[in-house]
Amino acid sequence: MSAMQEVPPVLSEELDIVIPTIRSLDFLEQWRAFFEPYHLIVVQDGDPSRTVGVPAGFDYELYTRKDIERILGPKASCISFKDSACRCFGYMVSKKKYIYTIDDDCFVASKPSGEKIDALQQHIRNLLTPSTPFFFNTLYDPYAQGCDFVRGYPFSLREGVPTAVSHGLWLNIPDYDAPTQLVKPVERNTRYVNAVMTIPKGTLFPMCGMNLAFNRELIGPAMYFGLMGDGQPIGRYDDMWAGWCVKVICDHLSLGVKTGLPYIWHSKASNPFVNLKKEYKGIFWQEEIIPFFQQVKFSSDKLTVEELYIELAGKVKEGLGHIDPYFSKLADGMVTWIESWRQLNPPAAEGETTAAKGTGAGGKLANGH
Ligand SMILES: O=c1ccn([C@@H]2O[C@H](COP(=O)(O)OP(=O)(O)O[C@H]3OC[C@H](O)[C@H](O)[C@H]3O)[C@@H](O)[C@H]2O)c(=O)[nH]1
Ligand SMILES: [Mn+2]
Repeated sequence: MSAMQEVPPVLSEELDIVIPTIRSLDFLEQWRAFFEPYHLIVVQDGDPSRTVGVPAGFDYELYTRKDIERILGPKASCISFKDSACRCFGYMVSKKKYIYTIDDDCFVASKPSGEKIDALQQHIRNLLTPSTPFFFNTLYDPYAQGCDFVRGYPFSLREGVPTAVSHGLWLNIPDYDAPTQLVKPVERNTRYVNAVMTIPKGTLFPMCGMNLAFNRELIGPAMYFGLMGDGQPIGRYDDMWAGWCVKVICDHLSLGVKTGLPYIWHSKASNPFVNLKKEYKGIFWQEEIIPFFQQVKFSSDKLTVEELYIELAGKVKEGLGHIDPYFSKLADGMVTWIESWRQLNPPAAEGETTAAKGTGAGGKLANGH
């Protein structure tokens, strides 16, 4: 899409919306105008016998833990249970080029002008325009309407690189960690920053899965949200882990990661005490994890994301295994994830991995996969 194009295309045949839920999907009513043209992949966490209603009119497929175990068999061990990390199963079963994932407590936000924000449209714009990881444009997104490269920006770099990830932000409840939430229980994010930026090559970032879009064909196999929640010593680091793995692979492949617009309205503050229990090992482990990712170097003969991810799993086992046996388990989970990805996405496969397709009018659940 050229920078000049006003409205990005509706990619209803090329994009799936993945929603993890342990609550309800009532929030979709507010998104209907923006989401109804798209196919939803709902990953129902928690009790598989619970019926989660999908508002009428939405085209969807829904997977419970039982479905995941039926589809993946023993490899289902790599998909987390009782953590939003379960959402990555939706990335695996999708057959589309793009994924947008959103939490069930995220609603339509408004610009300062009062205009409702079509978050999906902005993500599509972000994904269809290039990124600039090698040289920072001080006027932010040069491909945005009414913007360009500033003086001194090398012309040899103005073509940019393909964008793999579009990381959106949140008004109202910010995605703070538990300690910050505890000391700032009433702080709300009211700042609407009208900018999209490419995260520079060589710089890591804390990827939040609440309002996130990515090019599944470019980076899908690296979007594993790890082993979190039930039976694991850590939680709420699912998206962080994925973000660190994705960024080092994007840097190696010269793919771009953008952050900024669009905003969604995050409505629920999860319990900071519960969050602290889930996060606390991550809070000190990450002081070793980050330097590990900062020094990751891939062998030059690895060209596909799947190969790079398997190589990274080996590095995780070697480089982080001393911290806690969990990291060896996580490294194994990373390999199982790729094996599962290959099982559901064989290179020559035609057609779709089908669940029972819901129509939203009381559509069937995914038991006909
Ligand atoms: O066991 C669970 C817990 C939650 N979910 C679903 O995941 C989404 C996020 O849940 P929630 O809104 O309660 O968590 P937050 O603290 O706001 O989320 C942040 O931290 C955790 C994740 O990384 C999340 O993306 C972050 O934004 C929501 O749809 C729940 O229904 C679940 O499936 N299983
Ligand atoms: Mn939330």
